[in-house]
Amino acid sequence: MTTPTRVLVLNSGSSSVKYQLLDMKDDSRLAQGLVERIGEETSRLVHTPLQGGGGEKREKTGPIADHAAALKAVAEELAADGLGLDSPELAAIGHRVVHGGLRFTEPTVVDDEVLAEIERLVPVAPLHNPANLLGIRTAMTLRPDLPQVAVFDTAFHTTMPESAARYAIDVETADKHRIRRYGFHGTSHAYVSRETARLLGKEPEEVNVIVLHLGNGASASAVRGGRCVDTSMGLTPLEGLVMGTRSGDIDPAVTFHLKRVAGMSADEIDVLLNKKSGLVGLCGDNDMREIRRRIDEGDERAALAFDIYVHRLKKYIGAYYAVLGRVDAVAFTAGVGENAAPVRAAAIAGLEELGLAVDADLNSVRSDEARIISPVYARVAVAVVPTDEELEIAQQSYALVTGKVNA
Ligand SMILES: Nc1ncnc2c1ncn2[C@@H]1O[C@H](COP(=O)(O)OP(=O)(O)O)[C@@H](O)[C@H]1O
Ligand SMILES: CC(=O)OP(=O)(O)O
Ligand SMILES: [Mg+2]
Repeated sequence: MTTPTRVLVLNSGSSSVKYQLLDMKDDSRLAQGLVERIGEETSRLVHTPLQGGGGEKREKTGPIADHAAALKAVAEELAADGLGLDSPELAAIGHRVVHGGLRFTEPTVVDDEVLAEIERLVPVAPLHNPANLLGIRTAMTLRPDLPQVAVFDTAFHTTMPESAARYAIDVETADKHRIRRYGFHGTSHAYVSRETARLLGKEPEEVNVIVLHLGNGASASAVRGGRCVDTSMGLTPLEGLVMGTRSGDIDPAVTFHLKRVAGMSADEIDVLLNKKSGLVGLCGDNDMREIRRRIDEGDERAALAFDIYVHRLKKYIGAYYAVLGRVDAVAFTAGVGENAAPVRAAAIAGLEELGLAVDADLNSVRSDEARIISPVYARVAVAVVPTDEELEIAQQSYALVTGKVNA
């Protein structure tokens, strides 16, 4: 009998599922894909076979009602490539779970009790944990015999000191309701900070890195010697940087004001700040490509949205520089961080006194490889380091179920 060496990774977002099937013998990808606009009439599944040189990308559109239906559609695509979920070569299914609270500091094999705890955390990750739960439950019905591993976004941040994790509010109230900074995107911050050390030819223990994860959701973290010491997201993924649809930092009194003066309910304010704010609230678009296109056409609202986004980013770079004291690298990652050269240039502009600079030619290079974009004379490296949450989740899941890092 062959030992199973494959891991299916599911990254369920509020309206999408990204997935990858990996073989841990060599960390190779056998297939990957995405289901988006789940719950709408125009759901879309894009599946790319990758084994043996890869095959044609397949695309399907049509209504996919929920995450359970999405996963079943994914299972069919995999089966069509001879990679079905019934394969004896599958060792585990790894799931990204956004909120793990204080309890989950490590990858965890899911059982009923773990499911109940993830469910209890829904109020503090309302966009994410319900989708994660549905993904896990569906995977369990498809392969009840297989370990389902939850890898938590919050886990990497549990090393933060109390001084960074606690809000300055009444201690009893905070403790009773478990109100504190948890931080998210931890799998990405962990992976990228390690890869940045590797890019510098150093061990993670030797370097201090500011990681800027700029996707649709966005967060910054300060990583000292491989351990997170501060991060910009808080109790929920709403705090911190300006995001695609989320406000990031605002005066908390804005919420009382909206309730008392504008007559909005808590749910309405939640939707406003999580879904109708950030870049989309500022200029109607949440995609940085579209915003750059509008700026090139002279659109002032888009230009202001860009400036607000970059201003917040620059503030966090300064703040985490101060928190760390000494910085070896600033690493840009995720959709915006990896692709939007103007964001990187603008966020670093004017920070020469801090030893930070971006070389315009290096910054304009397009590549999937980790690379340094600061000039050789700069004291601090500025880097673009593509994140790979799926590989990290697969490795952690495989290590947990087999006790081995690689097959
Ligand atoms: N070529 C590009 N130039 C500028 N921004 C881009 C580019 N490609 C992707 N993005 C940005 O990346 C975002 C998605 O990032 P991603 O990390 O995939 O997000 P998430 O995982 O949160 O869905 C898009 O909304 C868009 O703003
Ligand atoms: C936690 C979070 O914000 O995740 P995402 O960027 O996938 O929305
Ligand atoms: Mg992401």
